[in-house]
Amino acid sequence: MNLRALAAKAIFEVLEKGVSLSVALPDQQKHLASGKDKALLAELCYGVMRTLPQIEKRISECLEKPLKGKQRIIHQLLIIGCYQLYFTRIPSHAAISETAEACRQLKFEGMVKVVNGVLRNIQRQLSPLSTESDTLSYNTPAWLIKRLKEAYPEQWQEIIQQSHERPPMWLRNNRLSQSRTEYLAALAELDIEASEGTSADAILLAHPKDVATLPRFHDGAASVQDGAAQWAAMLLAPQANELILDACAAPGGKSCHLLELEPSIKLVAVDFDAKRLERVQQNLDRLSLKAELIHGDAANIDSWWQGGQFDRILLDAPCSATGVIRRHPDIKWLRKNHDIEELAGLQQQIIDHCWKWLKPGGTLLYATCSILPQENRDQISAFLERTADAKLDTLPQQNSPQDIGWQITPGQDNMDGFYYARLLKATD
Ligand SMILES: C[S@@+](CC[C@H](N)C(=O)[O-])C[C@H]1O[C@@H](n2cnc3c(N)ncnc32)[C@H](O)[C@@H]1O
Repeated sequence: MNLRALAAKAIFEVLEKGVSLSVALPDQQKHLASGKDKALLAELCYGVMRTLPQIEKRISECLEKPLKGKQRIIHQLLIIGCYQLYFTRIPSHAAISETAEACRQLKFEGMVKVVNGVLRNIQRQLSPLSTESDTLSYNTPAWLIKRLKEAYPEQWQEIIQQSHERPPMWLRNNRLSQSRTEYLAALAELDIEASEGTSADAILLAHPKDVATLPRFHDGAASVQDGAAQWAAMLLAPQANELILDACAAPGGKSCHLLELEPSIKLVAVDFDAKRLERVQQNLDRLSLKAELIHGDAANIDSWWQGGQFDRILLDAPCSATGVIRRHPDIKWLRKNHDIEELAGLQQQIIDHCWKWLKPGGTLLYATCSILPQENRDQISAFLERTADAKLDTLPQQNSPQDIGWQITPGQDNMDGFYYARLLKATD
């Protein structure tokens, strides 16, 4: 199967059907045998997502009229072709001939001439890509730029630049298996360069690695988890024998970390998405951990829980994921401006309901991988205003003691963008 044809199909799924790249890409990768080809397919798809507006603009300049209807797949193929010419070291003759061959494989024989013509035209000039608007300069949708400018008047350009970087790979040492120092030594023995992150189990790899090459990974010695996400379990700080709810648990990274920190807890891990919940079980199995998994709605705990209130609740809320664009650049094109208010409404419903299920004296940690105040600081300030028995616990990590919660921006200490607010419930 032609790799460019597979890339066009994956991009088509994302841009025309709204499927996330983390689903669309593996669907196409399975048609390739070699790891090298799979990596090239990923590089083309991720690269296109990072640079889309400029590439689309360049293509539109070369086409007499836009490709519509069934021909949209050829539009995606041209995107792949153009990306190769501008952003990869693939020799241009190979990029063009492979892309034309993909056009044949996609059964658009009649369009091969157009594909060849457009790509040759682009290759002859390779004129600088347009920067005539903010969207083109920053390869980011206008609505998101506007929101970032408002929230980070000094820092928005740096945030966008960081969101285009290739993210580092982080590991979470499994402290039940060995100490972090021991795992770092095991990595060093294999010449895998790594360093300690700021939270207690975090390890930052100097270069991403296939997990199969990491010491005893499949036996559960470590997990892949960004440094920012590893703060969740640390900040919730589970204590022996407590009853803990992970209200939005899938795929289970934070659930597993909670159990590694305090194996005596009774952990109830809930998610709305049954398919994603299966991944929580797989992660628990690899690490030989146990939790009660429930397919349910965190905004309607009464419908699936007959037990008592929880000592601690982790609410890793559904969010815009604007803090993790460097890992999932398709988010820029899948999310829409109006999603932010809708998500904020959903987060409000979930936090209010979870609060009722927290014991007096209990702790709720609210977390998102968003960098937008509507989902973070503003959400928590409104919650505190309407909730008499809630108090914000200042975190030592906060940028300033006056801040409402801890906002991590993308790239800060090499971490993803994330937000944490720790809330304490008054005792009766
Ligand atoms: C940010 S992800 C959670 C990541 C997870 N905590 C981890 O560390 O692996 C948010 C999750 O919330 C789930 N979700 C969305 N709405 C929900 C609801 N009303 N009740 C429970 N889970 C929900 C989504 O299916 C998604 O898996």
